[in-house]
Amino acid sequence: MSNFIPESELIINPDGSIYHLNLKPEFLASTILTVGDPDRVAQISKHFDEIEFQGSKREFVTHTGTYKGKRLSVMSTGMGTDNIEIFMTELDALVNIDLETRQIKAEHTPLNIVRVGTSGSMHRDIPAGAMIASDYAVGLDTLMQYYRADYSPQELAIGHAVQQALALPFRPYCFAGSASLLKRLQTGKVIKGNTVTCPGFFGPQGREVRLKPAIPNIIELLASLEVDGVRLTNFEMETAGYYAMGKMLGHEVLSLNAIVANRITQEFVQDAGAVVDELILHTLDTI
Ligand SMILES: O=P(O)(O)O[C@H]1O[C@H](CO)[C@@H](O)[C@H]1O
Ligand SMILES: O=c1cc[nH]c(=O)[nH]1
Repeated sequence: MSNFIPESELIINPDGSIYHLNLKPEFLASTILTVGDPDRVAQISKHFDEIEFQGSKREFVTHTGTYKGKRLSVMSTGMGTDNIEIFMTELDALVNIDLETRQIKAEHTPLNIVRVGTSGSMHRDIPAGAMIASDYAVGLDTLMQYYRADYSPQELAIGHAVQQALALPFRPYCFAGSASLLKRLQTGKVIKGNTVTCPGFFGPQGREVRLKPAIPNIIELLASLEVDGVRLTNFEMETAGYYAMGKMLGHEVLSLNAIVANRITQEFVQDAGAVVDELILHTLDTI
């Protein structure tokens, strides 16, 4: 019983569902589309042939059904990598832990997880309205100060370069997404990019409203970096958390983002819903 997980460490609700996601294993498909905004779940599932399950708790809304005969789940996560840590751990537990015996299953089940998000571009040549699939993601948050992980030399080099450029007191973590999902989904108008995941929308992305950001030129510093041909392209708030948790837990994860803001030209798309819809249909049809 060495891999028994106690009640306080992995919490199961009285009905047998997992604590925050409020799901039982049978409610989940093995391919999951994820969104930050709970309202975006229905924006995706409205395209389904049928919806077999709907549930929610806090910001975690789940719809499971079929699209053109393929079983899919769509789930919302809310904003930030702290939510992604909970989301990925509980999602993984639903397939890789026997919730009754509280033992890790002998056989590992990998999931396909595709984020369909929104993001801001840090380059003039990536306009509002573009769509990006993230090859690498760099986390400026401190989530990975609390986990041990293996990094490739390229991932370490990118993290190190970002630390130097921003003069940070810690090395930002960097991970690649799923090569197989990238190959499948980075087609048509979707361009390949490398995403910077920030622990906030305003100061950490260099926005000034009433407070002065500590690194006011963060966009220029990051946009001008290039490490072995890798150029950083866009800001958002979850992708690096997904890539880190996905790699550590053994799942295929890809982040797709609709660019709603261009931080150089200071434009915001006229109709963010339409750009997100285009990315949703691309994802449903290519997954
Ligand atoms: O549109 P979503 O998926 O929420 O993603 C982006 O939008 C939110 C900020 O407006 C952050 O969560 C950021 O990552
Ligand atoms: O600029 C942006 C746009 C969407 N989401 C972000 O986190 N930043």
